[in-house]
Amino acid sequence: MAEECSHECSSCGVSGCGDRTEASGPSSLEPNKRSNIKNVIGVVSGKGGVGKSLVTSLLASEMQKRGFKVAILDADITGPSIPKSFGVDTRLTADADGINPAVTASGIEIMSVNLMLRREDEFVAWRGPVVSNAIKQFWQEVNWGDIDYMFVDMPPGTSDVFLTVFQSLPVDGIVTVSAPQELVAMIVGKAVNLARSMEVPVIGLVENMAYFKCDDCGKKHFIYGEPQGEEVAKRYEIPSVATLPLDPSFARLVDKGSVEDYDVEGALDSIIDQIEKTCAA
Ligand SMILES: Nc1ncnc2c1ncn2[C@@H]1O[C@H](COP(=O)(O)OP(=O)(O)OP(=O)(O)O)[C@@H](O)[C@H]1O
Repeated sequence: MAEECSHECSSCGVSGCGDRTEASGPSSLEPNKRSNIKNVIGVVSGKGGVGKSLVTSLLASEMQKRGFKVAILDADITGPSIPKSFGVDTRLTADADGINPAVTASGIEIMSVNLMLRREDEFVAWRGPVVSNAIKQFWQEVNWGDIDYMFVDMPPGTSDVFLTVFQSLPVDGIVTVSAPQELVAMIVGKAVNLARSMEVPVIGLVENMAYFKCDDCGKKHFIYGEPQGEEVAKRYEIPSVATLPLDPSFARLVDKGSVEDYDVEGALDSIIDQIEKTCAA
């Protein structure tokens, strides 16, 4: 039994609980009647602070630039940063069918707990089952409309929220994000193995903050050592890899709420191509 059992099996993400009174296992929830979401991609990291939310924002922006209808479901309930990155602070509206998502300057639809708080610095200290339920509500009770690609910004690590998302949403694949360091293989490996245990394909690996590019001479400096992404991707048979630089302009754009303006200079093309390929299969 879960350590903090609330006996609310319908909202609990803990799998394999002997006390469960409802059927468990992968069973995608239906979105609301105003939603037609074709593909769902989870963005995960085995560790916090590696740039998962930034990568989610950039992948969504790049996909949007390819002409697709894109949405972000911010499942990082206790550390939501998606609305701020896009400069969205609209108060949500609702109608008889459900909640209307917020929309960014370029037209990406977003749903995040931060859009429901009175102040952006208000904290959310919810237990796992409540967090899981909020994510299910974001899926089921939001009027998403027609969406080609929904990106789900997952909380860091491999918590029960992972299980909720994989068991409740029809996830077509995940992109995993890491930062360069010795533990990268182990950390990526945990996320990859968990996804595979849920039969969710791993589409790509983004090694964030891989290098610093000199403003004057353009030379790449691998300040944390040589990137290990290629090697790790080979080991775990991840089909696409990308590196992003350590770039102070990210912080400036995120603070300004203009993350959509960042030009990744094609750095994420291989991952975006692979997402399209996997979802078309
Ligand atoms: N490549 C980068 N260059 C410079 N700053 C970066 C880069 N990637 C992320 N950052 C900054 O690092 C901080 C953490 O990034 P982000 O919130 O995307 O990480 P996260 O993995 O989603 O964190 P959490 O684990 O809290 O969910 C942010 O301030 C972000 O602007």
